[in-house]
This record gives sequence, structure tokens and C-alpha cells, in this order.
Amino acid sequence: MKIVIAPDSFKESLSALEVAEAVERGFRAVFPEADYVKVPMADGGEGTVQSLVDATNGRLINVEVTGPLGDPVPAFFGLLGDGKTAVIEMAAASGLHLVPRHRRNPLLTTTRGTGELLRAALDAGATRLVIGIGGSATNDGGAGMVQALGGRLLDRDGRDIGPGGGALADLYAIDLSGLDPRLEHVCIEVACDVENPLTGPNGASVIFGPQKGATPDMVAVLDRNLAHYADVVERELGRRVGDIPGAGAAGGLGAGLLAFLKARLRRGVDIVIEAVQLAERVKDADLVITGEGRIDGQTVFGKTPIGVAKTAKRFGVPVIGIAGSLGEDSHVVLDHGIDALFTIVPGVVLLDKALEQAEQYVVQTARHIAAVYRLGQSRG
Ligand SMILES: Nc1ncnc2c1ncn2[C@@H]1O[C@H](COP(=O)(O)OP(=O)(O)OP(=O)(O)O)[C@@H](O)[C@H]1O
Ligand SMILES: O=C(O)[C@H](O)CO
Repeated sequence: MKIVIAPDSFKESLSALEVAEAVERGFRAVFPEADYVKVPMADGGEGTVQSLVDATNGRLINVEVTGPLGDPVPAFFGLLGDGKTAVIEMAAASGLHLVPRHRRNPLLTTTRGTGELLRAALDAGATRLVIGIGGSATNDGGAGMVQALGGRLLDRDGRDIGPGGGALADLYAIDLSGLDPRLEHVCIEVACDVENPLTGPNGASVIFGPQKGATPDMVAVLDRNLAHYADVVERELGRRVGDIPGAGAAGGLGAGLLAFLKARLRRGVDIVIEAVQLAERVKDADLVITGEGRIDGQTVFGKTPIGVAKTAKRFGVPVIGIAGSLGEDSHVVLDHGIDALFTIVPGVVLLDKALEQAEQYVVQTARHIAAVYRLGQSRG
């Protein structure tokens, strides 16, 4: 019997590999001889680098880069087992968690560090870049990112504009002649955490500016600046990117990646499914187990368990989902390829305890699931 275990991480408690190992332990108590294939998964969000490194026997590479406010921060990216795919979470370099609340100011914060991570990935020999974007402290449209890669964003006097969403007001011309030439030959795939456009009432500044420290007045300036930025990009490069869903992700980094690096935006879980060759691994499985920290009605919108379930269903393989917690509408996932759903918490416990005990709870739940599965087989 072959069992594929392909969960996402449980945020704040377990990495995807840890979840998979715990499931295997629980199942082994009932099916000691089964063949277990662990495939740590992700959807482009936090934990994607770790999962893909774990799933492909790749390695984490640590690099110091420019943080959102210009101070150096320790960051990382993953070089996957194929030696040519690098995986980057922009938040590792330019994330909101890197800026203390009282210093949050998207007029000033920059994605320069994200560009530096991309450069480090090129230095490591990557020819394919997967970039998960979201959770940013920035609203600069990816301006800092392209500057770090050798692009020049100039004001009317031909000087480089400064960092942050505030300085975009000065942008007058764009010169990409100094852009790192290696970028010509790499394929760049971007997973956005949201589908917002660059500007307007659903744009990056209005929807996500406040969480980054923008006051209502700042939001107005930031939105106007991103609109100006998009106009200059269109005039100078002939690319119109502001309305593409995801352009507004990570403070407009989505737009910057599309405009300057000709990146392709894709659903994160689809990128991961491809990178870990999930179809190949599940096609002859008897059972697939997936899961994530919380499963609810939103899970069907591009989250890992559904991506995994759809892949398994292409081969008619049954799928069981497990979650740290189940939201009210979690049953919706039963219409999207998950055949049965379980939560791991054994009783009424405080969230802190649930997070802390997660590993043990997963083992226990997996053991119960395996027992039910055996029962089904014995009636066979
Ligand atoms: N072991 C656990 N027990 C109970 N609840 C958990 C456990 N682990 C995670 N959760 C709950 O699930 C929430 C969301 O976790 P989840 O892993 O689904 O993240 P997410 O925000 O959907 O991540 P992403 O969108 O990046 O995939 C956590 O904040 C936590 O409240
Ligand atoms: O970084 C952000 O702005 C949000 O996570 C949306 O992408």
C-alpha cells in the first residue's frame, strides 16, 4: 500500500515536513508495512521555501540584504534539489514582520532587499526563479527591487530616485540597460497572495497600506504615486501591468516583476505541485493525505489541500484532509476533491496549547484515521 502525505505547514506550529512525519508515525502504528511518501507542500505563502527545500532535497542559503528601512537584515532563499530552481519569499527580505510597529512607513520602505535576494539566487546559478510575494512592509511597486538588479529609475534631473513609495512621485524616466544580463535567460514565476490590482479602491495602497503604517493621507499619496509609476512604466517600456490581478500584491511588487522582469504570475500551489512532481508521486497511490493549519470555506480558493486533492483526483485516488482547526464552512472542501476531513485537536484546549502540542495531536489523529481506513478495507 502506498500512502502519499502532502500537507502544507501549520502556521505557527509545524513545518510541512513535520506534519508529514507526524502523519506517517500515526499511520505506521496501524499500517507498519505501508510505503509512505512524504511531500511537503506550500502555496507560495510563508513556509514555501522550507517546504520546497525539504521536498526536493535542496538547501537553504542565508544572505544578508537591505531590510525594508535600509538596515541590513538576515534573509534566505532556497536552492532546490535540481540545482537550478531558486525559491524566494519576498517577505524574508522586505516583510512586515521585519519592521517594528512604530517604525512602519510605506512612504520609506523598500523592496531593495528582495532584488538583492534575486541577485544572490542568480549568483548561486539559478536559471529559474520562483518568488512568493505578500506579507510585505512595502508599497514601492518593486522599484527598490529593480534598482538592486541594476535598473535605473530617474527623476527629471537624471538622478536615481530614493527608496520607498513616497519617492515614486519623482520618477520621470526608466533605464533598464544596466539590468543584470543573466535575467534575460531566467524564467521567473511569481505566486501572489492576493489578486488586487495596483491602484484604485481595491489597489495595493488602499487595501494593504494601513497595515503597513499608512495614515489615510499617506494612502492617498501612495495610491497617486503608484498610478504615476504605472504611467511612466507604460510610457517608457510600453507595458501596461496595473490591472493584471496580482499586480497590487506586496505593495505593487507584482506589477514591478511583470513590468521589469517579464515574470509570469501563477497560482502558488500550481507552481509547487509542478516543482515537487506531485502528479508523478500520487498517480499510483492508494491514499493521499493533505492538510493545513486551518481549513475553512476559503481553502477552496487556491490553497494547498485543494491543489493536492485535485491532483489526486486526476488519478482517482482518495484524499483525506487534516487541519489544526476547521472553520464553519470547512465542509465546502468536500465538494472539491477532499473525501473526508478531520481536525487534530482532541478536546477543548487553548490555542497556545494546540499549537504547542500539534505534533502529538497529528500523530494521534493520523492513528485514528488509519484505524477507520483499515475498517473500510476489512469490509472491502
Ligand atoms: N496545530 C494547530 N492547532 C490549532 N490551530 C492551528 C494549528 N496550527 C495552525 N492553526 C491555526 O490555523 C491558522 C492558520 O494557519 P494556516 O497554516 O492555514 O495558515 P494560512 O494563513 O492559511 O497560511 P497560508 O495562506 O500562508 O497558506 C493559524 O494562525 C492557527 O490559528
Ligand atoms: O504584502 C501585501 O501587501 C499583502 O500581503 C498583499 O499582497
